[in-house]
Amino acid sequence: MSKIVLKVEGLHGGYGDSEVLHGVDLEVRRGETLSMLGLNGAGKTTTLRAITGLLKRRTGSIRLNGAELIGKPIHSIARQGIGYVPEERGIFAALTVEENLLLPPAIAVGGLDIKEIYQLFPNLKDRSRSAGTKLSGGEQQMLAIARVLRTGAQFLILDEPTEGLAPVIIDRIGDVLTYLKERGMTILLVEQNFSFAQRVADRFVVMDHGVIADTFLSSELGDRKAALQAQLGV
Ligand SMILES: Nc1ncnc2c1ncn2[C@@H]1O[C@H](COP(=O)(O)OP(=O)(O)OP(=O)(O)O)[C@@H](O)[C@H]1O
Repeated sequence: MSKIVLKVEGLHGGYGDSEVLHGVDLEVRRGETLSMLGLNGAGKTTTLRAITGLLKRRTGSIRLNGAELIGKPIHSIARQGIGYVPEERGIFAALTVEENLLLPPAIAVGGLDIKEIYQLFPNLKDRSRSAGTKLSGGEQQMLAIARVLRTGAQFLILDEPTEGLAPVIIDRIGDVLTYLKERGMTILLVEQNFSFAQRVADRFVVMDHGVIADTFLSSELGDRKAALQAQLGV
């Protein structure tokens, strides 16, 4: 069995007085793509924010390549090789595409250089001098993914990367994730688009009321699809 990159155990956390995560247990193995499903409000984004350190109130254990993250400051977490692409994408509107790409510092060897990034995302090359504000939703999503690939992160965390995008762009993002999987990248994503998730994921977990309620292999999705669609309303 391949090595465990991320192991989350008994993770609790929330905002103010409201407890959102009630003991999340989760693991992601090296080279695996794990997709997280769940109803709106189940705690998926909060789990990703807890892993990346953006959620301040969290207890339990989050080990990345064996090292405990709880209690560590957020900048040291980024340096440990997590590339986080949040739902809101975080593109700097006043900067050009290329400036956005060059902004995050490299944290490890093995990142893509600008030439490789433009080969993977030719439309970003065409738009390299455009301001962040001028980009379509699909271009912003591609830029947000491209930006973390430069850093050398080998573990990507993506929050709903296809949300609100046209089918042709979703296909393109699927091509990119397939390419990254082939390069050995480990990926954790939250995704409600079943056909996209089935294309890229090796395994699924279902989050419900702040815990992981179920886990199954991608090959089992076909048999479970109808029940899950009814459960999740997608
Ligand atoms: N910044 C915040 N302050 C207070 N409560 C929050 C905050 N962000 C999320 N919540 C609450 O935490 C709960 C879980 O939200 P979360 O965003 O993790 O759910 P989700 O499973 O990602 O769903 P969605 O698909 O709607 O994003 C919800 O009840 C939400 O209202």
